[in-house]
Amino acid sequence: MPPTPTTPPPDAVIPERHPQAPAPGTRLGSHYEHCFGCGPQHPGGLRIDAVAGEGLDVTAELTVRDVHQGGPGLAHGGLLTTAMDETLGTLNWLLHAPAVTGRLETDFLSPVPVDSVLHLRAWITGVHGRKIYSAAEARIGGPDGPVAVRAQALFVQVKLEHFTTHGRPEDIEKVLDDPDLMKRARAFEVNP
Ligand SMILES: CCCCC/C=C\C/C=C\C/C=C\C/C=C\CCCC(=O)SCCNC(=O)CCNC(=O)[C@H](O)C(C)(C)COP(=O)(O)OP(=O)(O)OC[C@H]1O[C@@H](n2cnc3c(N)ncnc32)[C@H](O)[C@@H]1OP(=O)(O)O
Repeated sequence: MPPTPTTPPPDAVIPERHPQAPAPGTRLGSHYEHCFGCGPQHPGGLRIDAVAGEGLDVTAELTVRDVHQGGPGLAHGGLLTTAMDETLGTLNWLLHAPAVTGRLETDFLSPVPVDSVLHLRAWITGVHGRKIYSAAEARIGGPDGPVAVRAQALFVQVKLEHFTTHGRPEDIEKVLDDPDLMKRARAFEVNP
């Protein structure tokens, strides 16, 4: 595949896992309870709960449901892209670096029927300054099943002020008033 903006440059590095990264096998949980991708309070969200891998990688599972349809009985492509985005985003926990998606490229290799269990995996492919390069795949039929969706991403590291500056004020205030959530958010910046 030709290089794209999500291909790490030759001088990108593969960093160490952050010393305080969650141990391999740890469920990473949600970064924000109302997040469409992972929030447990979101009524129609995907509730992705990724598991930290041994290295700079994570795994997750998602069952495609009726409400995810695009074509009849088939998953919507945007929904699949969201699942990739969310899984890639959880790699933030392994670097302790809050980062947002700058670019996300998705290849849809085969249709995904409703009721399929997606076996998602994401891994870091390089870091260059604030730019975090990563890739992901979704397999169906099992963790070693055929790849149905593939993605490459460029996340850009941001300070927590990115959220406080740009988010709707009433939602930011609720987060700032929640000591548990702030502890979790700040954990990124304690030992950068
Ligand atoms: C206190 C409240 C806290 C509450 C939150 C709690 C916790 C949060 C913590 C962590 C989150 C954890 C997990 C998240 C998990 C999943 C969520 C899914 C992820 C998302 O769904 S997130 C939403 C969608 N996302 C956006 O909403 C981003 C909108 N956007 C921007 O906010 C800016 O656009 C930004 C910040 C991306 C860059 O802006 P910027 O001004 O900081 O930096 P700049 O523009 O200089 O880019 C720096 C270098 O990246 C290159 N670059 C940038 N964009 C590129 C592109 N598209 N293609 C190719 N290269 C690109 C430049 O070319 C330059 O490269 P170079 O350094 O080589 O020049």
